[in-house]
Amino acid sequence: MNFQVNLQGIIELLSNHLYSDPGVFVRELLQNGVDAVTARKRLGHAFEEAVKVEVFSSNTLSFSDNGCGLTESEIELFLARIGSSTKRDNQDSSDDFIGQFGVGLLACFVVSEEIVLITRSALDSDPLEWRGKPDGTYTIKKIKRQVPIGSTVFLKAKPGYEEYFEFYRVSELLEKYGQYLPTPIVLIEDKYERKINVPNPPWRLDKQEALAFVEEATYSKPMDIIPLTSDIGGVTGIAHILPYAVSLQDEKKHRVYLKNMLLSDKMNNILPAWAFFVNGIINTESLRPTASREAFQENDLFFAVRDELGQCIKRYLIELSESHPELFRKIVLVHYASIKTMAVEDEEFYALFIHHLSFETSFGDMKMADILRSHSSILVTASLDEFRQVARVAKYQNLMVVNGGYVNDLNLVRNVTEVADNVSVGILNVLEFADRFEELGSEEKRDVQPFLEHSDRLLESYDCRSLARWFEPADIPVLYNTNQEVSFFKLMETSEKEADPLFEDVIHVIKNEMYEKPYAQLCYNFNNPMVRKAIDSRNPQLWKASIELFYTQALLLGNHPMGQTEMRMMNESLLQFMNRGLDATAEVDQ
Ligand SMILES: Nc1ncnc2c1ncn2[C@@H]1O[C@H](COP(=O)(O)OP(=O)(O)OP(=O)(O)O)[C@@H](O)[C@H]1O
Repeated sequence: MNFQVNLQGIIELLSNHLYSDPGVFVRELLQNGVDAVTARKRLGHAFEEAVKVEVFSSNTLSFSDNGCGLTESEIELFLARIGSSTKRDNQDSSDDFIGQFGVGLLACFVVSEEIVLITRSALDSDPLEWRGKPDGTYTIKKIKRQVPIGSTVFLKAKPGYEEYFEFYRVSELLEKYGQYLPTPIVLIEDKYERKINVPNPPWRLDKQEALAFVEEATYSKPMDIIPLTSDIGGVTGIAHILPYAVSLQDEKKHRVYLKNMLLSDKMNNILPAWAFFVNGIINTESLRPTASREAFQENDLFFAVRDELGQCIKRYLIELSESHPELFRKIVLVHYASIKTMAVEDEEFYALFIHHLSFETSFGDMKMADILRSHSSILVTASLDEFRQVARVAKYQNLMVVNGGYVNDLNLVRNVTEVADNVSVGILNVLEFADRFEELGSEEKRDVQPFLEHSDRLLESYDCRSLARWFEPADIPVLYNTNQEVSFFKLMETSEKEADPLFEDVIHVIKNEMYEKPYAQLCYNFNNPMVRKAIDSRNPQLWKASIELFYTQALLLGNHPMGQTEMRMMNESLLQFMNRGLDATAEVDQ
């Protein structure tokens, strides 16, 4: 038993649903003409190959080639049999042809109700006429008039598809698909003839010509041209570096040709995903297309070609970073955000770019190469807030602190040990930051102890503990450090107070059983004269006002949020000092 086939349904399916655009019939007919010319050359015939396309006034078109033509039995075997092809069945020659599947001709039924083919085989002198319809019926007859060797296909527009039969549209489609084909193509209307071919495809141009070509085609000057070659898959091409930033999510649109005929101008996967900053124009001799001819079959060969093209781009970038560092720097600047995202995901890409990427550090914005040159120990903060708290002071301690608060930066910095020797990277715990400063002598410690205890008592309700150290710069009296853990704990405490009894219990359990209470840290600078004066005053009233003012000033300087109580605290302590100052002046005046 055999499957029963609804021929009309199959033809409709293939012709109307396989292709994305009705205009692809031009590509399929061009390809058949060029393949027929190739087949005739293989017979050893000497002839001047040509494809002629003629537009007639009655919404009719003809495509002629002087290729091998078809005998009656070939028509029966290949033309009238869907899915059968001279190009695939003849395995040893399949590499020379663009077609393969034996369905291409069906694209004509999208725009026409009938295909008429007049042909004379290079092997037979009888000219034949074949008429095929989308319902699967066809006729073949011998014709009397003499025709040259080759084939001509006639199509008449279906209602609604007339535009595809107009001169300008056909010209546009021929150019799009066939301008780089080696076989000369002419478009004719009445006495007017237009040559379609362009002598040099972009992948054969030198760098300057390619730059000018891309600029004209895209209306923007690319940053540079990268030559692409892969022996596997017989690929040559160019990748032009986009002069504007693109998102990794943007659809990639590489223009891909198969044996010089356009396959797709929207192919997204012929280059590796990390090559988002280039658009490729690529020709391949031997990758195999899918039946719709709008993509390639994703087989081992395809992936090998993609890897090889990726290598071309990487090699170019490595060379460029040495030969034209200025241009390389510009490329990194324009594609900065995406380069960082990609570097997190792709090891090779990371190694290629990390040294050239800039980061915000305690010494200002610096390239990773300079960071590594100047420091062998790097600290990275987990958030922007933490970086702001410590950056200035860190610089004075000659500590290289990198802001890991921007997307990807923490990961990028952390992984630098993979590509650089003799460097250590640590995540900075801001609550332990002050521990790095010089300790006080034992006598100084004893002197300062009562003041610190006073400070702890005053700031207990703000979840803050005090300590004193020597550190630079001397003009900073105190350093306040906190992190998300402290804020989270504070939030739990407030929620506990405000929650209903059941929820209060839940928070209580979480708070007390899961966490050891974290404290923010207020570090007094023993280098600062004001701090020393305040400690030495040994006056509890003055201590209170000074501690409250140091604390609120530190919050302000570190861009920390200030609640109502902190604001009140600052006002009261300020007023107290003003009062004291004014009283003292009055005493002097008396
Ligand atoms: N202009 C032509 N000259 C000679 N033979 C032709 C011509 N057009 C079509 N044929 C024959 O008809 C067969 C079917 O053509 P069709 O375009 O449907 O498929 P194909 O070109 O073989 O493969 P594909 O589906 O990949 O395009 C071809 O294999 C070829 O033998």
